[in-house]
Amino acid sequence: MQTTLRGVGVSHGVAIGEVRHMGTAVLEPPAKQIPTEDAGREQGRARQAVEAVAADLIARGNLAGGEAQGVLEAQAMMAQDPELMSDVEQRIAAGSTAERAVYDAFASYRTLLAGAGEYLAGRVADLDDVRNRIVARLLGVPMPGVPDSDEPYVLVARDLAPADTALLDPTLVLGFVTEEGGPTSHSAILARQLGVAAVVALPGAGDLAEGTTIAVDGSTGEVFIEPSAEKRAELAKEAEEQRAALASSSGPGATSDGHKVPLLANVGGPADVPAAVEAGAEGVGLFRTEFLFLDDSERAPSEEKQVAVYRQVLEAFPEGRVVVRVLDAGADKPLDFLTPADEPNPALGVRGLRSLLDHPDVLRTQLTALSKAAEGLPVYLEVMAPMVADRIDAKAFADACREAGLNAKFGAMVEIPSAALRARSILQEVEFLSLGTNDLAQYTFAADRQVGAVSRWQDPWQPALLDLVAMAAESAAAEGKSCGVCGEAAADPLLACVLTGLGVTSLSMGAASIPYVRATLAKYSLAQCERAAAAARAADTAEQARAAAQGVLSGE
Ligand SMILES: C=C(OP(=O)(O)O)C(=O)O
Ligand SMILES: [Mg+2]
Repeated sequence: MQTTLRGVGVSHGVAIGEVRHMGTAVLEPPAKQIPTEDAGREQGRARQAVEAVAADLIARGNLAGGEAQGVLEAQAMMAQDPELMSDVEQRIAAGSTAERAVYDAFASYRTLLAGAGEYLAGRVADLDDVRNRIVARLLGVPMPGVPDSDEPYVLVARDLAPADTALLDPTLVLGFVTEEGGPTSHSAILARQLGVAAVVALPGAGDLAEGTTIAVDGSTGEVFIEPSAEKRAELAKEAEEQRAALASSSGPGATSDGHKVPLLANVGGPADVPAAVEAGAEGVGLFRTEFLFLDDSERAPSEEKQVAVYRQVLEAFPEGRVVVRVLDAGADKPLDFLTPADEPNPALGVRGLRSLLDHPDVLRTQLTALSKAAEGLPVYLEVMAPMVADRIDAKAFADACREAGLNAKFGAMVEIPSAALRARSILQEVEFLSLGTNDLAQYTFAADRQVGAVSRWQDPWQPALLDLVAMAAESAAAEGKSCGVCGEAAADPLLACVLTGLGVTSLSMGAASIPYVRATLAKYSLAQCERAAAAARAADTAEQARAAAQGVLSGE
């Protein structure tokens, strides 16, 4: 019998192999009291374990190199965090054993991190891994980690920690499946880096029996348990076709009849640039500058620091287009110095452009830094504001750009339904639109992006979302201006064709998705994309829209 589970596909490709579970058992040391005179010795043991684990993480980082090294070094810093250490020592002074004190101190820090917005919540798996390592060391038991196997396997875990994934042997690990995590989790990032198929947020992943054969489709998010011979052959054929198409796809994005759709990369900073260049990105369609601000929640980075970081990204795309989004703080990315602490519903509160208009100095510094960073470079700089609701917002942003003397195009993100409905009015103030389909879905369906229970409305195939995309794209065309997509919708190769058919003029996505989108787009003409778009919009549900577009494009 074949059963299919569905999660979120985050790294393309197909993996067929036996399940091996990650050894991630949470080690919970017993809570017992120690005599006061033992406290000093226990504190010494805790410090020694922390130092040893940090040294081990750094050594693993040196071995792994690349992006993984940075992640492991960040974990070593977490282990040595002075506040965390002082919490551990206080708990020991109050009678805890070293291992229990570490366990409890990390638990309280974990709660803080989990509630601190999407980006920081994504680091919880890293923190848990550091805790497991220190506790295992103190208890004298083996470190949690990658299973021992000489045969290739599909790695299954609750979530993967970078310390383990960094040392995975890609010739042995065919793919990843995790029960938790999302597209921004380390499991997803590292799977893409290793080039193996991955599905995250798969309910029931933990129950897959060791040794069961599964087939993982990293594009659709499907996991087939004990797939039949036919299914395996079908998936293997699809994977082979995909590999061939990818290998032969290069150059600028275009439909089969030459309608150009620039394929751009979403980046969070200079570290993401090499992958974007390697994937053949024609520029950057979304530079999420808030990552630069997340390092310090108390104050904005200095103008000099901003200039240096922006320049590194701008330099990487000579003659290319780089679209920088000004700081998008609030809701899932709160910053103490900008975000009101007492909002009952932060997603509907002072976030994005609203925060910046309340703190014009922060906006001014950012725009000045961008202006300086671009000086003398042949790059086409475009700057856009998140969370623009109406023409008043668009004008306020354009005025701020002009006042800062910015020599760039000014644009507005379409993330709020009002901006799509009144796109023509907004376009009287700015020169381009960029659809943030992640937030546009959140606000169209009144479904918080961070709440798993309402995640079905985050599906970008929802016909209502497609209607809003069409509305924005048609308005831009009527005004002779461009309208790109930089939300996750652009990374789905089939949906990318539909978006093109709706009139979108560029697509921006995580670098790893670019070859897939390029290869798929090149298979269909603009007229086919338009027919697929019309069929998708005529559907009533996301599933029907996907099937209808697929039907049109496969010539059914
Ligand atoms: C691109 C978007 O912005 P972010 O995901 O950073 O909110 C979006 O909302 O689609
Ligand atoms: Mg957004």
